Amino acid sequence: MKQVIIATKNAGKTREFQALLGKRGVEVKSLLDFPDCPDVEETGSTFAENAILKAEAMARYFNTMVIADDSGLSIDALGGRPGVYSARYAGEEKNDQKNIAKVLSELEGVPFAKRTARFHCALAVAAPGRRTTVVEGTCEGYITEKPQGENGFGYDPIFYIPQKGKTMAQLSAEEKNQISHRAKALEKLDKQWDEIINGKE
Ligand SMILES: O=c1nc[nH]c2c1ncn2[C@H]1C[C@H](O)[C@@H](COP(=O)(O)OP(=O)(O)OP(=O)(O)O)O1
Ligand SMILES: [Mg+2]
Repeated sequence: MKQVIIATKNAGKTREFQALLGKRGVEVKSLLDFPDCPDVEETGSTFAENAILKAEAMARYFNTMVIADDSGLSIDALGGRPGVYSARYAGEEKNDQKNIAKVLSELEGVPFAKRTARFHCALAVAAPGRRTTVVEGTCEGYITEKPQGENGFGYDPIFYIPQKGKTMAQLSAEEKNQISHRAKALEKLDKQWDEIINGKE
């Protein structure tokens, strides 16, 4: 089976890539399989820039093709925050519960209709000696008033999807993988999948 390294230390993302790429006949390794690999600073101002930074640094480190995911939540009533700062919104320790609590307190008093938000996912594919490619996907929803559901990761418990009548964390992994920003970004790689995996230009 073909293998791909996803340049992430996030266990939730890793699980989703294993399912999403497993369907495509690709086995996923993540940086959790390589505990000694360095951290890459996310200094970009967009998801795409950060995905490129992570993918290119890890393609150099491993001297092979890697895919990086930079993603996050953009809330209209907060001017697009937490955005690229989603992971560390409530502090360097990257705590999902604290991030959720901070968002909910900032949205206190904002009525449901004005709690519109979207998840973004930028995927960068980098390999030594090749042009890096980037694709992006989004998923629209509303921020709830309290967390609901146990599945998924990150901000899933407060992200309500009207078409499903549920939060992202109340969806099964399969359901999330049909509609998520990550799934939509990956679909845009489908046409190039063969050349990505086989390293052809
Ligand atoms: O499907 C999702 N469902 C809920 N929350 C999500 C999702 N996708 C991204 N998120 C949140 C989690 C984290 O707060 C931030 C990602 O930050 P981001 O820098 O891309 O990832 P990270 O630091 O956890 O791992 P890494 O950089 O090693 O890939 O957005
Ligand atoms: Mg990160």
